[in-house]
Amino acid sequence: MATENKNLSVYDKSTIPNAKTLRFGIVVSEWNDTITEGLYNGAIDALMDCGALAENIIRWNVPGSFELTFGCKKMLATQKIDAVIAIGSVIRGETSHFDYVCSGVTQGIKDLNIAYDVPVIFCVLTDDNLQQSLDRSGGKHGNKGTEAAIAAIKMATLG
Ligand SMILES: Nc1c(NC[C@H](O)[C@H](O)[C@H](O)CO)[nH]c(=O)[nH]c1=O
Ligand SMILES: CC(=O)[C@@H](O)COP(=O)(O)O
Repeated sequence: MATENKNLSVYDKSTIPNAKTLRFGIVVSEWNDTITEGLYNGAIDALMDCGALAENIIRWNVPGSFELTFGCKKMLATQKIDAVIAIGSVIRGETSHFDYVCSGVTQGIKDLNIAYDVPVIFCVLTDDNLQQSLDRSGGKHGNKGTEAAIAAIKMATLG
């Protein structure tokens, strides 16, 4: 089902474990910060709606989505956390750089999920234009940050 047929912000709280004992890391790309701040707000709101405590959420910023892998790796290596959310917004430009950034961050985050025993949630928008990004960071399709927060709680309590 494509995003256009679902709202990314919809979740059934009764099906989500309480997050009050969980610690979260959030690594946020500064590129397209209007979008990434919207994603971050969606994630924070959902985490706290599900019981997470502000003092148990650590935020680090990185320059761009390509640096999300290193930022999450360093957070995993130095912080006691139950899940990490990687937040980025990649918007297609004139060249093929979009493809390399998207594939690099995708593979990097996938590799972290293999190398570490703490889930890293992929909250990276990879859009053809700004409107698609706006629609998915608190617009008509909801907020992928909300979706990522719910995924983080579910994965942190898996098993
Ligand atoms: N064009 C976008 C970028 N590009 C920057 C890279 O992510 C990286 O920071 C740079 O290549 C230095 O290593 N990043 C985004 O997050 N979004 C874009 O649209
Ligand atoms: C995703 C990118 O790196 C892209 O926004 C850069 O734009 P351009 O391909 O026009 O250099």
